[in-house]
Amino acid sequence: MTKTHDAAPVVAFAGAVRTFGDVRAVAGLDLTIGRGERVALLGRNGAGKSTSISLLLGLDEPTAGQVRLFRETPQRAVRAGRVGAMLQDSKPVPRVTVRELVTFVASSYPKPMPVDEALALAGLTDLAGRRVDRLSGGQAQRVNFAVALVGDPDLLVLDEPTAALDVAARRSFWESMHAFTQRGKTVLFSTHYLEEADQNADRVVVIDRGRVVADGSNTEIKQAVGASLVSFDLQGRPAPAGLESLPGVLSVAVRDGRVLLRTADSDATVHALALLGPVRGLEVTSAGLEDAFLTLTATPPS
Ligand SMILES: Nc1ncnc2c1ncn2[C@@H]1O[C@H](COP(=O)(O)OP(=O)(O)OP(=O)(O)O)[C@@H](O)[C@H]1O
Repeated sequence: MTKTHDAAPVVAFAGAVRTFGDVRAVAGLDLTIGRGERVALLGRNGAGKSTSISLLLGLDEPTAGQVRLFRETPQRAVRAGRVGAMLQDSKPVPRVTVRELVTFVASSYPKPMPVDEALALAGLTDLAGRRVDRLSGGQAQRVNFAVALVGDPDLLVLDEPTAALDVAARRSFWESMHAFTQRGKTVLFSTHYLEEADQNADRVVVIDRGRVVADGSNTEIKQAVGASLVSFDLQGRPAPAGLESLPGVLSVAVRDGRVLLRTADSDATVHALALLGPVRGLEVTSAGLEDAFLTLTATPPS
């Protein structure tokens, strides 16, 4: 399911590795993103999302492999104003107003959009005169968004943009993002929120342990994991042998003491499972993106 885009990729990771001592935060990442794609980078805590984004923005260098933006080094692409970014933990600048900050940032780009347009896109028109250090969390995040987009970049990179936002702020954030992407911009955002990936991206790249474990449209991701997920508790015991060959079963994984069976025929799987012995905490769910994510990032049984 890996996608390639021959014409001038916006983003190209080729065998990118970043290690920190013994930790392989990025462990051979191959990923190509073409123009106009809206890509969600989905992964659990510590999967390697932020490290990949640091490599992408040239804030960090790969230990091995290569990262290119528009066929150039990330540093060159960033200096040329082709990339806007919104990172985690951005600290507000004291005392300046929203408009002053966005105007200042705009002045550092070769071809910025008009400041009023950036403020409007980020939903900040009514807050333009407010000091940035006196805003709510959701409002401050919108300022970060305005800062990321005022340079009118070709690529927008957002690292967990809605972490710490409440539901209403999250919704309004995504509305702003859609208004920006309607201009044909490429967007890469990382998230833990599976629903957000589903709703706001056309392509979902699931990463785990620093590698791509699934890459496709939301529909493809769901199809890849089959129609249903049957799961049950192990209660400290090893997984029974032969689960792979139960009727309907497409794959078997174990996570947090539970067995996850991806199955094309949940009725047949459950029936056969019951014949193996008592089954505790049985659950059958339809395959949403969440199931896909859990299955794809679960530890295979040894
Ligand atoms: N500067 C660093 N020094 C040592 N280890 C690091 C460093 N940065 C990241 N790591 C480790 O690399 C792995 C990947 O971390 P990373 O922050 O990229 O994951 P993530 O997917 O962004 O996680 P989260 O969703 O929690 O933000 C983790 O095991 C993390 O502890």
